[in-house]
Amino acid sequence: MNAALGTTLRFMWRLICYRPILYTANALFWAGVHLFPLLPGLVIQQFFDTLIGTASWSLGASSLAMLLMAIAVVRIVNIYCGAITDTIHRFSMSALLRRNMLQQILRQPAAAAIPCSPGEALTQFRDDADQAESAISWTLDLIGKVLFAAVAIMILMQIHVQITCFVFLPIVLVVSLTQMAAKRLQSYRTVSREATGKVTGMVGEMFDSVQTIQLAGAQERVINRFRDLNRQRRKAVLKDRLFTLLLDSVFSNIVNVGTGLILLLGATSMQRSELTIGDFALFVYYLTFVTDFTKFFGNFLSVIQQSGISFKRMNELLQGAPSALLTEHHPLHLKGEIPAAAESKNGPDSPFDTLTVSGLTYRYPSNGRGIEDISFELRRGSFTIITGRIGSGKTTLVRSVLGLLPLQAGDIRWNQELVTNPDTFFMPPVCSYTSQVPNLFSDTLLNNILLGLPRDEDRLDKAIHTAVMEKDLVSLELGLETLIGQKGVKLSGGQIQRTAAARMLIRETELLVFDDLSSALDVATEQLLWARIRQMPNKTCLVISNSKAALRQADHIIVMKEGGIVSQGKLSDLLAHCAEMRLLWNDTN
Ligand SMILES: Nc1ncnc2c1ncn2[C@@H]1O[C@H](COP(=O)(O)OP(=O)(O)OP(=O)(O)O)[C@@H](O)[C@H]1O
Repeated sequence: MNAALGTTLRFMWRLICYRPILYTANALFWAGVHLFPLLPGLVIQQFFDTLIGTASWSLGASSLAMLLMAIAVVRIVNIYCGAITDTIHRFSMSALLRRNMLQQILRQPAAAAIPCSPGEALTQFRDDADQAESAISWTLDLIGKVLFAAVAIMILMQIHVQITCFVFLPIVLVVSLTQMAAKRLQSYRTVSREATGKVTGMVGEMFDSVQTIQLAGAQERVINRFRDLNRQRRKAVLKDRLFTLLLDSVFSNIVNVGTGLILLLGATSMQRSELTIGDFALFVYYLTFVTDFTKFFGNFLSVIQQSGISFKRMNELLQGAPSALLTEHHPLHLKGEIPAAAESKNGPDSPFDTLTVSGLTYRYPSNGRGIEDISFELRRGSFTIITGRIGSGKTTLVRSVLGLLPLQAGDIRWNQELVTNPDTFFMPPVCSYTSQVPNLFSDTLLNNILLGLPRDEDRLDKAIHTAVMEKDLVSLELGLETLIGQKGVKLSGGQIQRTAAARMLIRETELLVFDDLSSALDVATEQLLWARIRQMPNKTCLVISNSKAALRQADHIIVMKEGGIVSQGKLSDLLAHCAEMRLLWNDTN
């Protein structure tokens, strides 16, 4: 067994162990579903033997119909129960995988939460988890089909060993070989799809560039190229079609070939009374199922292979955490009340006094850019601005302090105490933060501000007033109940930023961190906003901004350039001594 297959089977085993009783019940039901077809074969055998008077127990036409009906009813009930257990079982397994992936993502620093695009991550959540549950579900069918094939072969062997061996062995062999050849079909199909894609792509390009082709007098060359691509496509598609039809004809005719073989081999046995008509009927009846099993087995192997790829992809979302986390067993709370979320105990014991950042470094793994050796201190009630040119590292600095990017070097101290988990520490009630592009949701303005907090009129009014939103509420048709559309499309840029500010302010945190909050505000509104924020008692602000309205409010300014601090201090001192500050001041409004 190769290592990849071993890993896939281990993953599958851990998933199976997650709901062992459900899996066993499911296995029993599906074994029943697959074994039931043995009975109609035996009943039909008796019926034919009754007709020629060789039956061990006699079976008339009406008894036959009733027996077959009874078997069908029991099988339907069996399938119904199997479908219920299978659905619950499948859902539990994929839900566990999704839960574990989500937990791991939430444990990552927010700005580096997923290593791929959101679209790819969604595919891993949806398709890869589905693929994994399918693989487990297929193991149940495998058990049932193996049992059927084993029992059927045993019954047939007891009737006639030679016919069983001479008919079933070659058929199983042919179907297995055909199944293996189907792998080659996949490569033919890929080549044919690529060739077709190239042709349609070229048609599109030609239509887009008719004028250019004419102007360049390139008609001849373009048509030759088009013919060339079509020739390649014709060859690839022909191979694909021929091979597909060949395999289809093997699969669809194999049962007929088998029946013919049984007839040929059975004729002399029947003459010698070694084989009855009923036995012949039984052979033909079981033939389809055994052939079907062989085909199923080939498909099962490719499902396992695909599941291996899915597990690997889901593992990538764990970003280096032990792969066992993916299948770690946890309750899913699918029934009854959902338990309340545990209160996060991230609040410090003593009131805020200082935040000290020393030697903070973060380099983006993709390009080595970022910030290097940053140190500064925030005092309670101060208003500190980080300023600098585009790309100087302001956002990276703030994100590193707040734990949205992983700490690579340096330390962060709150009241001189080391903050070991900044990502969970810098949350309300300690800190609130608005990124450069605030995230608003397609809901009412009110719900976007509260974002889960209980409504408290006093706090709400204060937050709206400080965020300078009182006039907007009058102008919006439904005030706070206005639906703001996806990402707040129905609001202006300034309204989006002030909604995000109100959302922060209502949380009444010790520390407020704004990343370029005022970029869409007019000067008067911005001045009012900073003035109102400054009037809030004992609030400490860390603000990324280049605007004069903000800089004028600052007690302390940190000037950044190329990922480092070039100078820090009061505005008047910086304007006197720091060339970079003067440059920024002269460049901004
Ligand atoms: N996700 C990222 N991956 C790789 N490099 C990045 C990433 N984000 C930023 N950078 C690089 O890191 C450096 C600092 O970027 P950062 O966004 O912190 O600067 P900034 O001063 O906040 O810029 P702006 O004023 O445009 O917001 C830049 O060189 C930028 O190109």
